[in-house]
Amino acid sequence: MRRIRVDASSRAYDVVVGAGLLARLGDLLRDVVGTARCCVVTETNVGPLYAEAVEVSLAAAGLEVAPRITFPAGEASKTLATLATILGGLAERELTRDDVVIAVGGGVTGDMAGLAAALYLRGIAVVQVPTSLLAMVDSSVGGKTAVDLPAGKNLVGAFWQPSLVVADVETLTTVPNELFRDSCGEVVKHAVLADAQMLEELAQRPLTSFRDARRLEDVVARNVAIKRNVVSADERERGLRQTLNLGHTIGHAIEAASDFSLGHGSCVAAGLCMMARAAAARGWCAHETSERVERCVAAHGLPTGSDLPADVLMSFVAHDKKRHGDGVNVVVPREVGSCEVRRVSLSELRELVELGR
Ligand SMILES: NC(=O)c1ccc[n+]([C@@H]2O[C@H](COP(=O)([O-])OP(=O)(O)OC[C@H]3O[C@@H](n4cnc5c(N)ncnc54)[C@H](O)[C@@H]3O)[C@@H](O)[C@H]2O)c1
Ligand SMILES: O=C(O)C(=O)C[C@@H](O)[C@H](O)[C@H](O)COP(=O)(O)O
Ligand SMILES: [Zn+2]
Repeated sequence: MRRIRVDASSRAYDVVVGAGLLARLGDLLRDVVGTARCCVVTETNVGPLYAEAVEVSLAAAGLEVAPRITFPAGEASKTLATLATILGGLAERELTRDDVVIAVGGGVTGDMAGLAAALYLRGIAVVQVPTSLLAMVDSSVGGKTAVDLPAGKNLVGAFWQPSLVVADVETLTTVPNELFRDSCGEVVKHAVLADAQMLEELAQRPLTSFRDARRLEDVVARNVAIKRNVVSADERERGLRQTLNLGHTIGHAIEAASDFSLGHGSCVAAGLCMMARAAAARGWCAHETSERVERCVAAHGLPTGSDLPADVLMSFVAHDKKRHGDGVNVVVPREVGSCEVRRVSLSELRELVELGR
């Protein structure tokens, strides 16, 4: 079991990574929240698999468990309407400011339950129990919570740090191959941002082909440490944290333009390759850098680009949260393991999209 301390400016908390942790969740949580009442928020795929184990563990540790809240699985549920249902559920259960939301699921659950916790009674504690690889390496850490609007991804949200994150890698055994592959997009992103050695290891032994528990524990811990280093230095995305958006300016546009039929990690992978190729074409990084990125993405069977017309992508890019007037901050690789933020105009970004094809 590994414990990684995140020291965000609004809250410090542990991310605990290991195998068989669901059974220990109650004890881990009691140390953090005392005698709070807990309410599991989950979705229709993950709930039947893991919610009961979580609740049994909480009850065994002497914590009171409220009836769980379950919403339909998938990105299509990441809406204001589902958020309202979750908030109504918390009120119906009479949760108080001393109580805790337990988010059990992938990134969609974590983002929505986290936002509900941020809003309900102006903020109650949330514990993240991520069950997808993407949620373990990325979304459960750092406190970004959100729902989508028809205009684009994550357009309504809040920064709301969890009180604890418990990533039990044994839950990954039930993740279908295609969903596991999708999650790898964010792992490759972290490698390009901060760990050149990990990128080479991933390219040679893709996670999609070598998925044993010990390796997954190691990969999750390394990724959490990368993200921790960034969000501890810049919780509110004033500067350094923008680099975690590598691949997302184009990736989010692909995701929204394809009506969420492609997973988030796959869209990030495509956006990452497109931005790396464009950066190489501009001379901001070596061609060898973009080739190494693309090789690793392709080794995982993830898309290395998108055929969507530049006009369509640009209509969604307008909603990027890194936009300032006519400019957008884009994240580009300098070399593998090091990226930078560059302010470009919207018309220059359109050129980058074309160059990245
Ligand atoms: N807040 C952040 O910092 C952050 C970071 C990255 C991504 N995100 C968001 O996360 C979302 C993507 O996360 P995701 O890929 O986990 O999506 P998800 O929550 O929809 O999970 C993907 C699929 O896997 C299933 N699943 C999850 N765990 C499972 C398990 N253990 N066994 C079987 N099936 C399981 C889910 O039911 C779903 O069908 C996007 O909405 C994205 O915007 C947020
Ligand atoms: O934690 C961050 O910061 C990230 O940007 C991580 C991303 O992988 C994640 O998809 C995030 O939700 C995107 O944020 P957004 O602010 O662009 O919606
Ligand atoms: Zn992402």
